[in-house]
Amino acid sequence: MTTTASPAHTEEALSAEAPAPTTRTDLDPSNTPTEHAGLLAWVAEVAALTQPDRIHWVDGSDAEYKALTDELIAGGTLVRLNDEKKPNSFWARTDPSDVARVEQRTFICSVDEADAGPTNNWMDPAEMKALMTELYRGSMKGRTLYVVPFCMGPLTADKPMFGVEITDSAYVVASMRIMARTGSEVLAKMGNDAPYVPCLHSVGAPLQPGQKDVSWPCNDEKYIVQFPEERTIWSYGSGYGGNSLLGKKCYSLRIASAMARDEGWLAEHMLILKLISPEKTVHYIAAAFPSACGKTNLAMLDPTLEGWEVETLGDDIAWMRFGEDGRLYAQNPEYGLFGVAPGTGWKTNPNAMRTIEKGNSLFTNVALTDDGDVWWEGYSQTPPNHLTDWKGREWTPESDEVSSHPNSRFCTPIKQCPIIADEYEDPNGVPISAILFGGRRATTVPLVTEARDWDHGVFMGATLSSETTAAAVGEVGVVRRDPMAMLPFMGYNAGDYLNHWITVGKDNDASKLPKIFYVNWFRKDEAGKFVWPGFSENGRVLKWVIDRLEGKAAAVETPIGRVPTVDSLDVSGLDLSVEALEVALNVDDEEWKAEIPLIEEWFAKLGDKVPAALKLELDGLKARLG
Ligand SMILES: Nc1nc2c(ncn2[C@@H]2O[C@H](COP(=O)(O)OP(=O)(O)OP(=O)(O)O)[C@@H](O)[C@H]2O)c(=O)[nH]1
Ligand SMILES: O=C([O-])CC(=O)C(=O)O
Ligand SMILES: [Mn+2]
Repeated sequence: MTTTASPAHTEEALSAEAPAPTTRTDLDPSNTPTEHAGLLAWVAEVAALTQPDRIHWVDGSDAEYKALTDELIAGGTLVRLNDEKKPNSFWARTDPSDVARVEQRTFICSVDEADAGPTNNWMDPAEMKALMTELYRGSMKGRTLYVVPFCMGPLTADKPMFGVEITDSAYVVASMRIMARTGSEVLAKMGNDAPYVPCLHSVGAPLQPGQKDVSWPCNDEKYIVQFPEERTIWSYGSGYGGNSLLGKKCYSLRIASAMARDEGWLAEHMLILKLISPEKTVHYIAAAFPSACGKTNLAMLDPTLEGWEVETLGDDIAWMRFGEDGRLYAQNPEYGLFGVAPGTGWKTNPNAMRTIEKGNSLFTNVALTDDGDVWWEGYSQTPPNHLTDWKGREWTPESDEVSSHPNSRFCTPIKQCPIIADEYEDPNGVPISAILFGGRRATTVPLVTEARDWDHGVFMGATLSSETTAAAVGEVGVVRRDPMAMLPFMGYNAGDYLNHWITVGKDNDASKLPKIFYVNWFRKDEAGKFVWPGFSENGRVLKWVIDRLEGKAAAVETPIGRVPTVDSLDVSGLDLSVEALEVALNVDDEEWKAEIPLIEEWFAKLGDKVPAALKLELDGLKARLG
């Protein structure tokens, strides 16, 4: 429903000359689809500040989606793809400066600086609000203010997790429709007083009367800000997904992790999968890998091992709570996939290809083929002879640059995944048998290591290291500590976060806790080639994990934990030399000794908040390494 901004219905306003349509908004309750007074007041307040031309309450209908995407096509933001290739799908190109998350511009504005901790940017919340209020003042001039009611997790939950995003970007509205449950149904369920997380977003590109818009409005000055105590999000200047789809990282990880700390649960950067053995035993596995390190791929695994099956529950975020039976239950709060495009192909991730083939997708910063389809590096073995690249330039296989940005993404409804598990909509989630932590390390870290117990597993997660990727602006390939793959997503002090993990272990029945493993698909040989084939073959590692849970596979004790014996990992039918397997599984004491000062440096950064249990783990590791 779109209402043209008009003066409030006061005597004075009615008798006066109609003011410029940008100064007031029509918030007459009879013209809005809700009577939620708190929400109406917030929308009115934001509209008064940002001065949009129009307010549009998003209903989530197909007609609305059509109108939005038509408008985006007219404005040059989207290009409609060939319906025979990708039905109801669109190609988007961002401004080349707005392609990834901006960690340097991301803030946790807790009341107390200590609560943001040593790993987050912080500013006093009042100061930040004052600063951003001036940025937002008039920032939606010439644009539409969209109100997007959304729910993270099923609407059928006991306490649905509502949010409302106000944005001036139609691209964000279209993407939110895929990534979260949005629209009228959500608004109706919110009733007159449901609590929700207010999420304010502006691309920060007001239009003067008559000014022509650019195809990707954004602002060089960017702020991605979480106010954890208020459970509020303010984002400014970027249209890129991770910075602008505020239900995702900002709400479901940063704000939710603060909620989870307060309420005794976990909000994690994890995929969730269902693994079915040839004997039809079922295990659910959650896995945390940093951005662009393989979650989407593992979540949709097509195992090569005979008889094993995987079904998908989530590819990026898991909310985990303890059930009455003492087990840890995980649920995916999202509704769509926002997956890394490059490297996704029929060989590596056929289930992702089947998912996007069904259409209803937005592709951002990939290349466009001459027949109206998309392409990116790894999509197929041989590139087409001619493409339009992610910067809109002619591209041929002879071009010096890649056709698609390394962090280009597909945004697709998760329910289109052909292997989506039936439990996906279950508000209670699924009981997790094993948690995997993993990173991207060319050296040192073996293919898979089993933790001895919960605390040891938390130590593995707490000291997880990974090479940086294109998912965030900055240098790529630099090894950094990324605790539980949550470094950019912890909504509070990293030391407190690790304590929360230790406490969760203490407060619950140890025999029912998930077992923890540490994996690395990315070890390289001396020639710089990955030693482990990865992708579908990672099912072999999952089998070993399940066999360990069931007491069926052998392992060697090493200083860092239990690693498969060369015979216990099922490599039947795999073209992999024994030498390569040995490299993949190798635990080199010298390499690990070199890791110790890095871990100590990391713990020193966390200061006196490092849990005693983790210091004990470090002492133990040092002693075992000699
Ligand atoms: N060598 C190798 N590469 C992999 C493997 N799994 C995934 N990749 C590559 O890693 C990149 C990122 O993978 P994703 O699965 O999209 O990463 P993600 O963890 O879901 O990332 P975010 O959405 O950023 O959180 C892609 O280019 C994949 O092709 C693997 O087992 N081996
Ligand atoms: O947030 C994003 O832009 C995509 C994502 O999953 C990540 O970076 O981990
Ligand atoms: Mn992610």
